[in-house]
Amino acid sequence: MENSRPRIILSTAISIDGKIATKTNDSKLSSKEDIKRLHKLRSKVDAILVGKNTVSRDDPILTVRYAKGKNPIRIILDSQGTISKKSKILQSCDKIPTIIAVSKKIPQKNLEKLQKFPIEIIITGKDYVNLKLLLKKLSKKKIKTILVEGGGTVNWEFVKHKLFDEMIVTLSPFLVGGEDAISYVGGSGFSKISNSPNLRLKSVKRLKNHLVLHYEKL
Ligand SMILES: NC(=O)C1=CN([C@@H]2O[C@H](COP(=O)(O)OP(=O)(O)OC[C@H]3O[C@@H](n4cnc5c(N)ncnc54)[C@H](O)[C@@H]3O)[C@@H](O)[C@H]2O)C=CC1
Ligand SMILES: Nc1nc(O)c(N)c(N[C@@H]2O[C@H](COP(=O)(O)O)[C@@H](O)[C@H]2O)n1
Repeated sequence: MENSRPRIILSTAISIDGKIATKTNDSKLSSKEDIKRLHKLRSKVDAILVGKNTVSRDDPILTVRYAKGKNPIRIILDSQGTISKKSKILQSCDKIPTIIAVSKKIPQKNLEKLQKFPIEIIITGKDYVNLKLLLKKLSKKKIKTILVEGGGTVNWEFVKHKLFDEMIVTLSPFLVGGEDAISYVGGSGFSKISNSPNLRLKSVKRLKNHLVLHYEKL
């Protein structure tokens, strides 16, 4: 398995209480210095992957802007193909290679909408994108490293299946609170701590009031 999938790095900024966005979806947790660090990292990977909700809530473009280097391929997990035509991702897909991963359950009209854009559509999974199969397909396309930039549901899928190698968490000096605010890792969660992947803390970097924690999965 290890060689048949790309190297996966999970990367997120979290508040001290483990949230990645407020209940109204404000996710601006990183400082300028941390964003620069993130963009340098983006320039070194083959692809960036995010979930559909992150696209609909943040409208990201997922490019390298605050560092030198190439833009990675963008990969969006969007089982039903509901990404907006007006999203920055689709509006810029003629310039930046983009893959939308959908499931077999995608409604025909959504598939036809996507087919009008110069993107690659990868279909895996019955109702939900099958991550293991998707990663196999991406590996065959010579994608060797993927930076997973959230959100919480996507993070859970990678954590649950232990499909990652490194994890970079920026601990930002904020308290968000709220039952409805999105946590770093969502989904149904593990019942026991012993089910968690084992992580080794490789480094801690201080960027003024932010701490960048770099873990590797054992
Ligand atoms: N602070 C930070 O660094 C970041 C914060 N965010 C925040 O996270 C929030 C979005 O997180 P979530 O609502 O949890 O959604 P998400 O961004 O994780 O997207 C989840 C959706 O992706 C689709 N999907 C398809 N196949 C999937 C699969 N195999 N595994 C997982 N998802 C799959 C599904 O439609 C699912 O509902 C936003 O508010 C955003 O601002 C997102 C990224 C980074
Ligand atoms: N590392 C990090 N820190 C934050 O504070 C964030 N809000 C995010 N979000 C991720 O970056 C995407 C935005 O990227 P662009 O500026 O549009 O290139 C956002 O959608 C999240 O995936 N990350």
